Amino acid sequence: AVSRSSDELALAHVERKSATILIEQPSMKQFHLGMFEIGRPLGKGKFGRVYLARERTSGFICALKVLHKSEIQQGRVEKQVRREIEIQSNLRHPNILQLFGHFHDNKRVFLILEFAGKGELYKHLRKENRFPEWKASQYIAQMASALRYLHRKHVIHRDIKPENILVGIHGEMKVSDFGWSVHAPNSRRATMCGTLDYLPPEMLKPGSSDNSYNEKVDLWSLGVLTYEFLVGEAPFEDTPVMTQRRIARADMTIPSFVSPEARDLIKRLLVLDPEKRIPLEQVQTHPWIVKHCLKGERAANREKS
Ligand SMILES: CCc1cccc(CC)c1NC(=O)n1cc2c(c1)/C(=N\C(=O)c1ccc(N3CCN(C)CC3)cc1)N=N2
Repeated sequence: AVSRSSDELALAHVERKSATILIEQPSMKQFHLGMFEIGRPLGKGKFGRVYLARERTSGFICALKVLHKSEIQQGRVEKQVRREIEIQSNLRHPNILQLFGHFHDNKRVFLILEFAGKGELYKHLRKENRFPEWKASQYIAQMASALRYLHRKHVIHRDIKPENILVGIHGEMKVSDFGWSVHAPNSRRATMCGTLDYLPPEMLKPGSSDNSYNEKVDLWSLGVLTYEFLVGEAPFEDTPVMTQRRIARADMTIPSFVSPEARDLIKRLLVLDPEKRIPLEQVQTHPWIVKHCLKGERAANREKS
């Protein structure tokens, strides 16, 4: 009972804060469930389900993510949900899934999210096994653009992996699930669950004296993502103990079918010392990225091929 009331208070606090924002920005409205026609379920995660939805008056298509307060409480993820709302609602970038608003009733919290028409990236990756270099390069260029935007706002995503990336109707990357993002610099307190594959070495050693880290953690994850797009599996994939050991040594082998340019970028991102990782500006001008980025006529040719 106590936690529920504190949870109610907490959400009321969020509501009040966003209410003040709403009042300041007359364009933002108070949302409620009756405003939406709910369509087919799009997916479900550990803490929620997402449905296709249409806002009745405007006909605007969106994705409605429903989180049950009881599950949020049990999973002790109120902080993450609040952070997801706070951070994601202030972000505007073509490769970041937009959060348009949120509301709650006595049992559930609702997030009004941008609809990503081509669904979950990891399903495309599993189906195609691995992406051709031109496609992987475009995806990584979009990810670098999204991360540059986040880092300029001192936001660290901390959980970049295929499962947290959606694909827009035009095949573009949409970074989502900011439940683990924080403002830099930061030292992690909440326990992590899920795959270790994407964790940078500096996040593996909580015992180390200075366990604060900065946005360079996303550069490591970008390197792991590049590898997985091209190879079809993560570079340090192994048993949990071995994965940690291999991450700590940056112990990976890059198959010979990976081009020399791609290999060069992966090796410049998967560097143990965070300060020595290639900065995002240099990712965007790296030969492997530039060589595949679409220019007018080449885009047209690719369309024909
Ligand atoms: C609650 C679900 C969840 C839990 C945790 C993390 C995340 C982010 C990835 C999510 N999803 C989330 O927040 N999501 C926010 C979203 C969203 C998910 C989404 N679209 C889809 O999930 C989707 C799935 C399949 C699809 N089709 C598959 C079959 N194809 C032939 C046609 C296209 C088309 C769209 N749009 N905004």
